[in-house]
Amino acid sequence: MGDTPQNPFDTLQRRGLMFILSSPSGAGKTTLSKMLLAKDSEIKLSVSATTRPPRPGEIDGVHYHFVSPERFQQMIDEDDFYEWAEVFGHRYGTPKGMIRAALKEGQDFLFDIDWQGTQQLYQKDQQDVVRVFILPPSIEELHRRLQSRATDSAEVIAARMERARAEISHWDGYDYVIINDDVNICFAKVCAILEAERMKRQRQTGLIPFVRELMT
Ligand SMILES: Nc1ncnc2c1ncn2[C@@H]1O[C@H](COP(=O)(O)OP(=O)(O)OP(=O)(O)O)[C@@H](O)[C@H]1O
Ligand SMILES: Nc1nc2c(ncn2[C@@H]2O[C@H](COP(=O)(O)O)[C@@H](O)[C@H]2O)c(=O)[nH]1
Repeated sequence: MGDTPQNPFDTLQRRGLMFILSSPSGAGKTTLSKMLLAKDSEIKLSVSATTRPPRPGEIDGVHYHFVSPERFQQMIDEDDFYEWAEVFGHRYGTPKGMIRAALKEGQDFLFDIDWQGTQQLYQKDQQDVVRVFILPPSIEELHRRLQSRATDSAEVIAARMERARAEISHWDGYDYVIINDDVNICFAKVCAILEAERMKRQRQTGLIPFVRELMT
């Protein structure tokens, strides 16, 4: 697809990170994503397209691109997605348009996507993808959070709880696993991971001119 990652030693411009936050529904990744976007101006949200209807307060183009099932299918047919998956009976996908060029220019992106999307992105780009899985402190607490959020019907909450077990079974497909008990402590851990990943040697060498000069 023309997005083969470059060896950072061969370029002065590192590619952006694809920083993925996944979790069972209700564990808190949207909360953590908002905190991260508010704190760190170096990372942008990858805005997904979805066929799910907006929740109260959700803005088209900000939280999601809300599209019809027909439009979503057209985007699949036109190869517009990095990845897409069906979740809770709706389709969700990461459009290439906004992020492809920006990643190449070194912009970091935050992805709030499920395990299926995480696997697809990782298969395409192992070098730039960082996979973080957020767990609730317990299944009972997950249920309580979904109820207290008050955005979903009892049936939808039951379906999300049912699916949570399957999602948690994919926890070993992630680089980092954090329990979101105290949200501020969890957020500090998310920030620490992001900073550490940015400082990895293979993401830095091309950026430090005097080190590069010494090596040539
Ligand atoms: N550490 C925490 N302690 C208590 N409540 C929390 C914590 N983190 C998040 N919450 C609350 O739990 C609810 C679910 O959080 P959030 O919407 O961020 O979950 P999510 O993982 O993004 O879910 P979904 O996948 O359905 O979008 C929200 O009401 C949020 O305020
Ligand atoms: N594979 C993808 N999963 C996505 C994407 N955007 C969101 N999601 C995941 O869907 C569920 C449900 O989200 P909700 O907003 O309806 O609660 C959640 O796990 C999201 O992470 C995407 O583009 N691709």
